[in-house]
Amino acid sequence: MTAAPMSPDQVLAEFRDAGALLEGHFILSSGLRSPVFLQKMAIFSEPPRTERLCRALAAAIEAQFGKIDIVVSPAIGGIVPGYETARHLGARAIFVERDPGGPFTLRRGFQIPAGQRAVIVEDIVTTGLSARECLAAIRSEPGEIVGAACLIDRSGGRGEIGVPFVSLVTLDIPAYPADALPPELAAIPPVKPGSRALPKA
Ligand SMILES: O=P(O)(O)OC[C@H]1O[C@H](OP(=O)(O)OP(=O)(O)O)[C@H](O)[C@@H]1O
Ligand SMILES: O=C(O)c1cc(=O)[nH]c(=O)[nH]1
Ligand SMILES: [Mg+2]
Repeated sequence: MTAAPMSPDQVLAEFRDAGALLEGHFILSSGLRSPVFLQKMAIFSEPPRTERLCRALAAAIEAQFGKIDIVVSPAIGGIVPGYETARHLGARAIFVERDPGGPFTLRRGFQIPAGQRAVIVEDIVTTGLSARECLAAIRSEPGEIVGAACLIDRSGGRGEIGVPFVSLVTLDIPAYPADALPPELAAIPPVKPGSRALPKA
């Protein structure tokens, strides 16, 4: 596969132009709070934009990890970029999903057979928790998990997944524990955009 790489500025321009850079008070999947949310579904609702970004991600994956047979993504956010990245890699696309409130599992007959090389594809990494949970769900599969990848790593490079990791852009976006909010963030009512269930109060 040959593809021109996308610069970090080009990746961010796609998010900006799609209206995917949101400001407010957001409850993240990890429970952390942030004044910034990357609404990836604003990207994934536009196939040409998704194609450009995932073609670049596929090229970065192939450069880092070599030939890939299977892309595995955490639902819901990872499903569309996982599929589109797999299309550019000539790979199969599968996903892990949760029963409500439960851990990720491989269902629907999805497998990573012996001899196959798999990569995890995430949309956004904040703490790496979802990607680590995806890895835990597929670790016992017979095939090899060679690495992980995402469009935007907003952890400042501090997100740990447990396998080698590549992203199109690394940003360091503030995120705070709920009991340590700066006053200007505490003044805004929080919203929770993602699909992970909030912990019981
Ligand atoms: O690195 P982390 O701290 O895990 O945060 C990033 C994760 O949060 C979002 O998923 P979310 O659980 O909100 O659900 P979604 O995929 O349905 O949007 C996003 O899609 C990543 O999977
Ligand atoms: O950490 C998250 O849950 C998260 C952050 C972000 O910017 N976008 C997203 O979809 N999820
Ligand atoms: Mg997700």
